[in-house]
Amino acid sequence: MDTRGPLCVGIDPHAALLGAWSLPDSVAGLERFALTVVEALADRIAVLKPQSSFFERFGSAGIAVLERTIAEARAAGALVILDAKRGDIGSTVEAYADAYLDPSSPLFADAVTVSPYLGFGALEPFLGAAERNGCGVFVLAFTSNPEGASVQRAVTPDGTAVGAAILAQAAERNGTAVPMGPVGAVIGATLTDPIPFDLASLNGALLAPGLGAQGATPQDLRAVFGDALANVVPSMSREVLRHGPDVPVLRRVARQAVKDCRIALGYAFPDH
Ligand SMILES: O=C(O)c1cc(=O)[nH]c(=O)n1[C@@H]1O[C@H](COP(=O)(O)O)[C@@H](O)[C@H]1O
Repeated sequence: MDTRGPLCVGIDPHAALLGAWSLPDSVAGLERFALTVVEALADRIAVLKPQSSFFERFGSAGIAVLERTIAEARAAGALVILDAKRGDIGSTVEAYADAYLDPSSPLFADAVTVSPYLGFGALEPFLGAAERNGCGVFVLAFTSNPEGASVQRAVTPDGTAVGAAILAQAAERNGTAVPMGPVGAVIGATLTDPIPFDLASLNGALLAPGLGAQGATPQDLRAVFGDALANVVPSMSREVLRHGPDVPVLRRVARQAVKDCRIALGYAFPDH
């Protein structure tokens, strides 16, 4: 983000977007879509985030496209967050960690999104693998969707919101690691109620989805993240993707989004 600017673009090949790009809703269409985004953005945008579901829809052939998408994006210099939102009992999480955070895996990514709602402790194999392999995990804390609050803002017996308790455990795990620990969190940019946790104390990256199609704007980031702005990774998918399939247009739109986020987050360095 220091060199490319603060932006994550999601690779979300919705069936409707394939149609809008005049592509068939097929493996061939999926591949063309994902690789076009990679061609347009992977050499210039800091982070790309393929959403696993849209690849899984096509079974093993779709997973093969996901493997290629991740590998080509990483080869072009982007960091890749695989958005898979995985979580399970610890022994199963171990296999998920092998799938996404072991450098020898065909689905190896720089980071993965994980769900802590089987208990933060059950995520341990992800956290260990991230530490060993220089990767990250993004733990769902306060998500961008309105339904999330009924679980994430529910209060534990000691009066803490569930999402805040998750963040406290993530912060403890990150400790004083420099420049920050491997445990990031997902905090929706759409949120209007205050986050009941000091986000700067996480000492981890803060993935902020919800910009664009879900209604949030870069200008909203300051109100949501307060003094943790330096750790925010603003994320948008449809807001950029809907401008495809023309590569120069995708580049122009993403470049403008980087600029908007840079201003909103108070980045000091000049535009490039
Ligand atoms: O983990 C995520 O990335 C995520 C968490 C969250 O709280 N909200 C959220 O929208 N996302 C993902 O971010 C993307 C948002 O897409 P757009 O609404 O098109 O920008 C989707 O792939 C979602 O699955």
